[in-house]
Amino acid sequence: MTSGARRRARVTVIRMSDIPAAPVIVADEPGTFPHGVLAERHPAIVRQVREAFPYGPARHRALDALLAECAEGVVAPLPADAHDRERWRAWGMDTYTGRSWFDVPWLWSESFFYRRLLDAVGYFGPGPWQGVDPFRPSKRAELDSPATDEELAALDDLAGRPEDEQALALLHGSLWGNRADLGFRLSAEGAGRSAAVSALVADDSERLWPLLGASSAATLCLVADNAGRELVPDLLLIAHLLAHGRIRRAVLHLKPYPYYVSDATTADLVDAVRRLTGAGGAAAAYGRDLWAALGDGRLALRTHPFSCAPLPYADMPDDLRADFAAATVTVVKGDLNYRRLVGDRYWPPTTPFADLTRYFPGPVAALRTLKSDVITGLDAGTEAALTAAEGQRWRTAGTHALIQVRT
Ligand SMILES: O=P(O)(O)OC[C@H]1O[C@](O)(CO)[C@@H](O)[C@@H]1O
Repeated sequence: MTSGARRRARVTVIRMSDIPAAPVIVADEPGTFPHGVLAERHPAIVRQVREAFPYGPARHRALDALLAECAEGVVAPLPADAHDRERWRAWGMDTYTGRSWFDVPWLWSESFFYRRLLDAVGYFGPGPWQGVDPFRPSKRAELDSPATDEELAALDDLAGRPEDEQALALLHGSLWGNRADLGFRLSAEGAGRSAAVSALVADDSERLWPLLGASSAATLCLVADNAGRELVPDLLLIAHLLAHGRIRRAVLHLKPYPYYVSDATTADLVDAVRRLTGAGGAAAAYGRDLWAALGDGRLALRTHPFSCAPLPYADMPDDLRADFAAATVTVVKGDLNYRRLVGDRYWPPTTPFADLTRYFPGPVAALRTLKSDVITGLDAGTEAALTAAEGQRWRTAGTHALIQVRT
């Protein structure tokens, strides 16, 4: 048994309600996926950001210091004058300060890395780089790519199909759009479009449709993940559901600041809607509908600070809980949100998704391509077949996906 398998198999005796808790994922073991993210991907992200802007010496020095700290040092706290220092203290900063980046929960260290990177580039200011998204060039390049043109042109054919076929195609567009994750592409092999096998390891979509259409008064909450080629299909799905009266209202949760390279912020939403309106054909009609829905409140935006928290959704604050509770269904997009939804732990893969999401204040659906070790809700046969065919690679390669629903 490999050490990773041993770790996955080990179930602690700690109990959270009636579910035995599994080990929290930590990036301390060379050769594991999380270790590779901290050891290789984070330095690559710093290099990419450094090359994308003509930063001055102060910013270069800050980036050098962050690189050195991540490689050899220990977690340093946010500066004393950071606007969100108290928030991060409440999110565990005092507990993890002084410890190796590799020895603290992986979810926490990744999240804090992005917060510290924004500090290094002066995002929170004051100063000339205040508010300049360090990931904007790569997000824009993707949105403006010929691949996006092709996807938008395909909407012209879709427009002639029956409504339920359109809805299914747009749901799958939103699901597989989750592969368009720029951080993941920095180090993933075989995550290109050609490998997009239709490989759903779980598909509860039959339980999702009744929630999206049972009543024309429905509210959909969609917790977005990546900008560009993921956000565009998310928006198309929302526009379709609104236009066909499957929902009356949608609430879209975006990130309050740049995060995990390509996560969608309000600026990215604006870029995506403008990309649609400027595209012509059916895409432009979707874009105009979205613009109108934003204008009259049928599509509302949220940028809650907890969207960038290094914590599971089980710890969400009351105002966010109330927002989700008011929705007919909340659709949670992507790998990171999945980790936060079920807890970033080495769960036995057959642990029921419904048990782990019972705390969630309403029906919830996860749409995710598999890009980290966390997995729940598989039947034993599916897990055995995946492992027999691929070893453990199916967990992290981004070639498999799931739709899981808890009503
Ligand atoms: O954009 P997504 O689907 O949330 O994926 C981001 C994922 O990339 C990673 O950084 C590594 O795969 C994970 O931490 C995270 O779950």
